[in-house]
Amino acid sequence: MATDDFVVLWDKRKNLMAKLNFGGVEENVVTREEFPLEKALEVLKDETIAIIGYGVQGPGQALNLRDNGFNVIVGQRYPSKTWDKAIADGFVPGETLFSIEEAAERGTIIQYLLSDAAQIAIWPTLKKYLTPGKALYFSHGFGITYKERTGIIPSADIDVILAAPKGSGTSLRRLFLEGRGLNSSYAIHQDATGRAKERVVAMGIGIGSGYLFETTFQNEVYSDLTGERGTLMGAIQGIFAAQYDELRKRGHSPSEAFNETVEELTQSLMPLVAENGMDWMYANCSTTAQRGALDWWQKFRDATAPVFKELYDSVAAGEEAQRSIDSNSQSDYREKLEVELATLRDSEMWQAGKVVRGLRPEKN
Ligand SMILES: NC(=O)c1ccc[n+]([C@@H]2O[C@H](COP(=O)([O-])OP(=O)(O)OC[C@H]3O[C@@H](n4cnc5c(N)ncnc54)[C@H](O)[C@@H]3O)[C@@H](O)[C@H]2O)c1
Ligand SMILES: CC(C)(O)[C@@H](O)C(=O)O
Ligand SMILES: [Mg+2]
Ligand SMILES: [Mg+2]
Repeated sequence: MATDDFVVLWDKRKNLMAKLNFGGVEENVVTREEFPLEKALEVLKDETIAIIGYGVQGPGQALNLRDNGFNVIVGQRYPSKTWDKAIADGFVPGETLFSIEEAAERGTIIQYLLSDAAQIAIWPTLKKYLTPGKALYFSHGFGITYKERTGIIPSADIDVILAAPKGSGTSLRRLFLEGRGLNSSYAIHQDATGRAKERVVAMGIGIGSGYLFETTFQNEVYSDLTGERGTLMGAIQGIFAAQYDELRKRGHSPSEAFNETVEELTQSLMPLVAENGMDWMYANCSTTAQRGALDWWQKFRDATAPVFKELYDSVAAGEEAQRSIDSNSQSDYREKLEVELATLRDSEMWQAGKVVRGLRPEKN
């Protein structure tokens, strides 16, 4: 065993938390070894976990917690599609499915999983039920960090905690069902009871996290907003579109342009990166590809670096938060969203993608 590994194991036994070395920087990480599910169940055995909102994160977290043996109820608007979804998932009106108000009253840990904009609208209602000793749980640092804009300012006599899965609620559930897990970050904003740490870690394990990375509410929201606008969602679509359009202008067919821009990345190369890193993926491509990639990656970094700076500045100034609040709180938000998504879906690139996806050998 390497000396570094030994330090990690020793630390784990002493601290119930591992200090792991990430490329030269040490960070605290909770693992299921130090904090197994049985311990999480023991910590939360007298708690009623009320999940407010049953959109994307709500079902993922509610179902994982329920399957893991926790006492879970759901609070949701009625009538609504997501009320019906909760029933289809086995929650029973009057027993485990309630109005938002009733669930908030019954819960001792309130998981605030409405959309970030809806959290602002419902806050005046919810706060009445946050009596001393309860815990208010978020999966995003948004409401608390941008409190001047959201008005979400909890009273000092409750715990305020965060466990934020690093991925979609859909993946959280899928990976749980596959017996795997999704990592989350966790943070404590207020520890009124002295139990905030054990409560948040137990919740993180309960929702199906594999590992829990320590953070703050502010760092969680700044990095999350940057990531989803950047390489995870916004930048990736931008760079796909730029390369696809150039290939098409130069006379390549849609299938060829799509294959060389998206399909090969998602089907062949990213799984290799996920497995063993970028250098390993490069090492498993031709020497010709290696030379080209090693020559060009810095140019792309330098071209996009100013955009990432602009993006982070906008996040830190609260401009991104304000833009989401303003657009997501409009009553026709879903209709406008559908128009924008349809523009992407109907673009030649993603129409070509639909056909290419249908031709994957396993579809046969
Ligand atoms: N979507 C994800 O996978 C994901 C991932 C990590 C963190 N988060 C965070 O988790 C939280 C929940 O996000 P989500 O994407 O699951 O939310 P969502 O947009 O899917 O909405 C959740 C629920 O809010 C309800 N809702 C919307 N407007 C309402 C209103 N005015 N009054 C009452 N209820 C209303 C909807 O009925 C729905 O059940 C957010 O803080 C988000 O940033 C989400
Ligand atoms: C799944 C994401 C993008 O990681 C999350 O941050 C979200 O807001 O949905
Ligand atoms: Mg996000
Ligand atoms: Mg995220």
